[in-house]
Amino acid sequence: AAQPATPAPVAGPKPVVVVVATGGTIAGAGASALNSATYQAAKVPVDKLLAGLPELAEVATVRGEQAFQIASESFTNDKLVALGKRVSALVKDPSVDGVVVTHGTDTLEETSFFLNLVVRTDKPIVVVGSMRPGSAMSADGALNLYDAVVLAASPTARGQGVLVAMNDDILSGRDASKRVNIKTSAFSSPWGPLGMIVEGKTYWFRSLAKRHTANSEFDIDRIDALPEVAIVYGSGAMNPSLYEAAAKAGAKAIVHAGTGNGSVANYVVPTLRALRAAGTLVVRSSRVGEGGFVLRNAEQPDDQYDWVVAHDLNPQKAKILTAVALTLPGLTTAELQRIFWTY
Ligand SMILES: NC(=O)CC[C@H](N)C(=O)O
Repeated sequence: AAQPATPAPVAGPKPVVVVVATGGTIAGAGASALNSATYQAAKVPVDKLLAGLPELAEVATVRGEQAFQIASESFTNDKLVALGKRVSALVKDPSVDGVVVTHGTDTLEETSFFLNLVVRTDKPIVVVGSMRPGSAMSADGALNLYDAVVLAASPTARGQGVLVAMNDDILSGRDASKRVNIKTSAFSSPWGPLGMIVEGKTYWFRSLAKRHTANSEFDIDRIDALPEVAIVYGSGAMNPSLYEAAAKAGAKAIVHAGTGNGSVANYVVPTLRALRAAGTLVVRSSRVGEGGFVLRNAEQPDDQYDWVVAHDLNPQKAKILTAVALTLPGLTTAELQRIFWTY
């Protein structure tokens, strides 16, 4: 079969974009075009993904790197740190204008927030995935990847923090979250998208108001490991021993994915107070799907109990921020709370 025609390159030097591939559905393959949900993630190498998109040559000089080939639920702290260090090295290279990270969608929101916190740069970093493998009908990966390269190559994306390109939207890596599965509209933010990418052009409407990237106090070049932080999911009829088990297993902090405003059952409160007294940090977040909003001393007396609130960050985002904050020596609850208001 004939290869698709590569459009004639536009004159002048193109921005250089490096695509760091980690796996996920965007590198997935199914048995038939009907397999939009039943397929294997992390199969197609990055060079093959790029070769399938000759349109990229119009936008940037693109090269690929295979960091991992995994489904994103299998990301560990060590892999996160290794990825952060690699992205940091790439953005320090004066010949690189932007970086794209291809990623499974299940924990894309953790990685995008992590990079947003720890990579000290103004250069665009764009995290992208897909909901259908390239082998499926109406696969979304090709356009998502094209959009991600457009964004990473665009001077308009400089200084905007780590971005997520999904389903035509430009989202902030801080608060983009997978809030629907199966559907190609999987990602959104409680605060809306920052803009859109349409036919290779970026359209911006807002900026992130929180500290990020170049303006962050965290730096992946000074982080070699992340401490253990556990999430305990709140519901009716909780078992308090789950929190104790998390601490026993080595969690330095416990994120309580609380009901409503991060509420804590009356029979769980003594356990969390005892854990705090023994040194474990306690962070109240919310399990509310469309975005929780947990305020200090609302529902629980945080000042009295020496607990922290996650404000608008969902439990998995709160886990990342707490782990990064814990890399600061002698982190106090007051410091951690300041960090939650700031990032
Ligand atoms: N749509 C996806 O990318 C999900 C595939 C896989 N579970 C992952 O997160 O990598």
